[in-house]
Amino acid sequence: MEKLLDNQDSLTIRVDDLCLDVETAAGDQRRILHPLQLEITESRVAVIGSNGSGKSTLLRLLAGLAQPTAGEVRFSPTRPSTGFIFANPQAQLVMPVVGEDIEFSLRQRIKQRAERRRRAEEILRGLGLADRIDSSVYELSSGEAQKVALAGVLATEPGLVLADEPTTLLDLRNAAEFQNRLLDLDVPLVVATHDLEFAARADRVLVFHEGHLAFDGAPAPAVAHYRRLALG
Ligand SMILES: Nc1ncnc2c1ncn2[C@@H]1O[C@H](COP(=O)(O)OP(=O)(O)OP(=O)(O)O)[C@@H](O)[C@H]1O
Repeated sequence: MEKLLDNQDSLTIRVDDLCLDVETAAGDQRRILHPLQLEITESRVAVIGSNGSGKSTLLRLLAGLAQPTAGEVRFSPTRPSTGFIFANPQAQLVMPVVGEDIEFSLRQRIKQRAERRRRAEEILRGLGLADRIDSSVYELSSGEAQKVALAGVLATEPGLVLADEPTTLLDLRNAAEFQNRLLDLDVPLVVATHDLEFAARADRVLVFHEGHLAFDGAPAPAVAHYRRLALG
């Protein structure tokens, strides 16, 4: 498969005593992420756990989309630009036409319009979407839309990709293809997923349970740990 990005510098993510409290509707404080220590150097990390266990919370904190109550996330050598992929790709397509959407993501890096179009074509071709450049984003299937969302993320040349249940809306074939694309990126990936086969292909798996990190290690024991937690 064609390599889409080339990330030479290895990234280290250090999470120090990170925790997050939220205010409930009743006005009480509720801790949704308990103090967390982590050092991530692996390039493919999966985050698994039951609904409400804290997976998205961790991703949002890593992305800087939420501010921790305490603790911090540090990146070495520097904080990378981060691309975020959501479960529902339509939530992140901002322009009505596929090519325009990718060009929008390129506007900071490439000032010349013709050059933006050329790069958009190149990125879409790399994802097998060359023939969709002039399509309306509203007529895409979920599988195509998720690939366009990925194209938009790749256009920003991220140093880290965070994906929150990116294959939830995809059928078996599209999910498998999209997973391959994510795992094939030359950029570190942290992905929250309920797909345990996908998680099993990561270098390291974090299992969350009720806002705590319940297991951290290789995929096979991590998945077994999660099964015990979830199914008893
Ligand atoms: N801003 C918020 N205010 C109040 N509660 C929140 C907020 N964000 C998350 N929560 C709660 O924190 C808990 C963890 O949520 P989170 O979205 O991280 O879970 P998750 O593991 O990603 O779940 P899922 O698998 O369902 O996506 C949930 O109980 C959720 O309702």
